[in-house]
Amino acid sequence: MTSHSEILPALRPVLLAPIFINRTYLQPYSCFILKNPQQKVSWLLLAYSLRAAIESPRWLLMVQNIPYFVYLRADNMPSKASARVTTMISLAIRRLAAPPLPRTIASTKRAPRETIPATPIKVLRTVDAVRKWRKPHVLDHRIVGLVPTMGALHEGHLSLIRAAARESHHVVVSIYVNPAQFGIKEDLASYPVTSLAELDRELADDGGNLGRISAVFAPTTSEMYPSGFPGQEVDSKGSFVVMTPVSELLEGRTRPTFFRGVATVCMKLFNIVQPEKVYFGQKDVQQTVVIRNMVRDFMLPIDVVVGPTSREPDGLALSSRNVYLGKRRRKVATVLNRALRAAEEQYLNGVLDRETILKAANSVAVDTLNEQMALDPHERVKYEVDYISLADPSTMQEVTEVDPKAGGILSGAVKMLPVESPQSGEDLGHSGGPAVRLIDNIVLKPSA
Ligand SMILES: Nc1ncnc2c1ncn2[C@@H]1O[C@H](COP(=O)(O)OP(=O)(O)OP(=O)(O)O)[C@@H](O)[C@H]1O
Ligand SMILES: CC(C)(CO)[C@@H](O)C(=O)[O-]
Ligand code: BAL
Repeated sequence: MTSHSEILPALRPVLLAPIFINRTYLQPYSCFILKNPQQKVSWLLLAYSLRAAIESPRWLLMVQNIPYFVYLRADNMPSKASARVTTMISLAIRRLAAPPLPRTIASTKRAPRETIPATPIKVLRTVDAVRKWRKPHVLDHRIVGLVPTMGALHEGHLSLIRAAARESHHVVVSIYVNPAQFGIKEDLASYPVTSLAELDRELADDGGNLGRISAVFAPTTSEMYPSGFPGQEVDSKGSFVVMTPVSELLEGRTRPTFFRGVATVCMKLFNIVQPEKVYFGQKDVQQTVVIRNMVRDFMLPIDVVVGPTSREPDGLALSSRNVYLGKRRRKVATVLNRALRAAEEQYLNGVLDRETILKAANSVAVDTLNEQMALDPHERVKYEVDYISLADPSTMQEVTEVDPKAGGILSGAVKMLPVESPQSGEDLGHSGGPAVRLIDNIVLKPSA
């Protein structure tokens, strides 16, 4: 055992050593663990202490109360602790791969910061706070991944955050319910917001990740619209990013200001956070096309990553809107996915012609509605099909035949109407079960 004053100067170079020896960065037998034998601190706590210490620009100050460091082989550890400890150390080592922060930044006094309860995730509420947080990571060549959300987190969002954590040193999750993308009569007020603490713990324990959620950006509307919120009407005046013709198609027909709102707020988020990578879900396929076009046409130095659609076991695409369905409508809500899958089956069987492919989807939608209409009003569910589309994957324009080299996108939207004759005590879903508009899509992969 050695006193901390002797070992501290040596700790950083020694921890850096495995990075140069092995590009996987993880050499379990090279792990250093802090140990305080007098206080019998747990292995996990010790690993957390080490990680917190070396992640901090002021790590020397943070470890000053720990009296001893002991060098241990990881295979000497109790097996249960070993995996988690090794993971944490490996993350710490990866972070050391970048050059140390310049002295001026390292010695900057920090103001007390808001965090997500029980996590180290910072909550940043202003553009200025994000810029201050971002600056050292630019100098430090750290990859920042942004996951824009509206906060009602479900497994779909979590899968995007996981993907971001694999590829980015710092994940920023933005939580902003953007009023500009909701029409005046849409369901903005009832958007729920949930916590990230559990996911943070999971990411911390997974050695496959490059980073974790470093910050949540949760701005106010006055912060996002410094000249004042321009309004939600089609002819509202203000600074907008307009992506035509893609934003006029499909979803844009029913929601004429939707993609203008999405593109505008995403441009703002990209400019504020300056991510290297941004993560969007396949569930909102037209949104991904709008974002890809925007990045390309405005020369934004950003990689757009699209994560697959997360689904319930019966195929229903996860959506924050599903909580409004209630039990009766939830069962029938799979109709859209079933219809799209029937159409996909045609394509997988070699059919390329639009009429035949879409006929399969429309039959499922019509047959299901007929079955429902045969039931009593207190049992049945009614819905309206807004559209079922077969489109080109890069433009979302309808196609008369799938080009097997390009593939296609089957997409649709259905409006689940409020239930008739609700029974006493019936689960109608949140907010009394308003009409719920659901969307879904399937990618027809190129086959030639
Ligand atoms: N089921 C899903 N699978 C993968 N990604 C998803 C899924 N649902 C949403 N996302 C993605 O999460 C990001 C944030 O979406 P958002 O916060 O609007 O959630 P949402 O569930 O799509 O809400 P809603 O369905 O009410 O529009 C978007 O990129 C969206 O495409
Ligand atoms: C991308 C987004 C967060 C922009 O407000 C929103 O459209 C969404 O949640 O998909
Ligand atoms: N997931 C897209 C957000 C919206 O429907 O407004």
